[in-house]
Amino acid sequence: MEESDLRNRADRGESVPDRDTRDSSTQTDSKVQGHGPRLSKVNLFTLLSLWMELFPQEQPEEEDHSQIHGVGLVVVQDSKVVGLHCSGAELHAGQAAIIQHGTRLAGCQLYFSRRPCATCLKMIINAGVSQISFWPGDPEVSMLRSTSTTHSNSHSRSLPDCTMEEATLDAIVTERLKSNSRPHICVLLQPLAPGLAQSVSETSRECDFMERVTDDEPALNRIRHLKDFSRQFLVAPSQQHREILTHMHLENFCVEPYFSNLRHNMRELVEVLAAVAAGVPQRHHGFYRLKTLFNHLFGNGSLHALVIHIFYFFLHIKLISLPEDPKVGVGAVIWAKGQSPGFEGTGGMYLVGCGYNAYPVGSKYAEYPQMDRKQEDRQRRKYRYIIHAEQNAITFRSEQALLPTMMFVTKCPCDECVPLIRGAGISHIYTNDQDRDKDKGDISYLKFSSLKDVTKFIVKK
Ligand SMILES: Nc1ccn([C@@H]2O[C@H](COP(=O)(O)OP(=O)(O)OP(=O)(O)O)[C@@H](O)[C@H]2O)c(=O)n1
Repeated sequence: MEESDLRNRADRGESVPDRDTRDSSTQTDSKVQGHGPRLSKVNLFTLLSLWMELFPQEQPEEEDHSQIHGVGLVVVQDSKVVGLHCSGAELHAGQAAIIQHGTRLAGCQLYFSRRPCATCLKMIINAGVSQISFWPGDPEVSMLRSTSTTHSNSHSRSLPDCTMEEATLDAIVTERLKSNSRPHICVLLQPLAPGLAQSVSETSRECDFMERVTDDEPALNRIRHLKDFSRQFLVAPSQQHREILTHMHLENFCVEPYFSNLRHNMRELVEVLAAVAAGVPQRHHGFYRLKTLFNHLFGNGSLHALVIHIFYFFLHIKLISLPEDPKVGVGAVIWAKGQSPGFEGTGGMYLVGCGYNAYPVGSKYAEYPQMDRKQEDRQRRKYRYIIHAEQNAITFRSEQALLPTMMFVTKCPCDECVPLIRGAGISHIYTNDQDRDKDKGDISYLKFSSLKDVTKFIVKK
């Protein structure tokens, strides 16, 4: 592709395959010793948005003949996830984000599982977001006509022609909003590193914690999820997909080889999603079942399973291309109970913060010591440099949440983190007992057992 073409496309706010990928990707070189291929942040956020689209609804909805798809949304600020939303019974994901974040959306990047409808788009543009990216499948106002493409678990049903008119109108309005707005509105899928999907699957099997909570056979599960997710997120007939992309004014993607590349990237990401989902013990669950939320908060199996969904992404945190602990990946997620139960389809629960263990923000690969305690030179050991998952989650949490808040962490909190957890007012903690009560010299796990005033849920090793 000519340089001038690339520039024109970029000026029009459209994704430029390959070049966009190179510019915005921070994918680590997979040849670096000791590291597998990494998932780029763009792809991770896109996957999270698809994941959020599957978030259970507050109540099983009545048969809905509208053409509105449920949408998942991830709000990112300075490379950090600051909000996870999905469409609920009353509000679209974009509207829920406006309600929750308001003007704090200014400067954020939003990742949608579908192109948002005009109503949401105008509000989020108005809030001053810096970038909106969406999955280039069937948009929020569905363009699918055929009864044979009815999506399971989706709000979309076969559409009478009048609703197609609405969809077309919505497409025109969103395109105009897109062209007139300052935020960059685009498709940002990036190719995966070779073998990444496989690596995710293997990692999930090797993980002690997940092996203990899942009874299902991951390989079978994976195929089942792959079928479900493909039905949900991919437009199977290529001709229909071209038509949809054209309606979304993404006609540049309709020409070869971009069309094939796009579909290939989409399929690969759905495969990653299926591989991750294969480790999750149950799929149909959610906050909405927690009628006695305060009494049973975080003691309910369905809630646990739900949080595992989110948490599971952070188990694979080492897939993100940032400098991190060379040996162990730990993820922590903090959820809180909001004031308006059910308002956004997440039963009033919302993401307060998340973090993973990494060298300090801004540090470069291998800038700090990387040895572990089995290596001799103590001065060159990593322990004094790494910010722990809980420390990052607490430091960068989006707001001082009202109690109760729950922390989900993939490794028993160490003695450095226990006082922080208490001080931050975490009321419930879900973790495993890996290394619990151990003193490993450079790092010890002795304080957690005596941590008081925090309800603990511990998966035994
Ligand atoms: N609650 C915790 C516990 C540990 N870590 C991370 O895990 C590392 C320590 O892991 P650990 O398994 O205790 O030590 P290693 O030397 O990495 O492995 P091992 O001694 O088990 O071989 C810390 O540096 C930190 O990166 C964390 O983020 N949060």
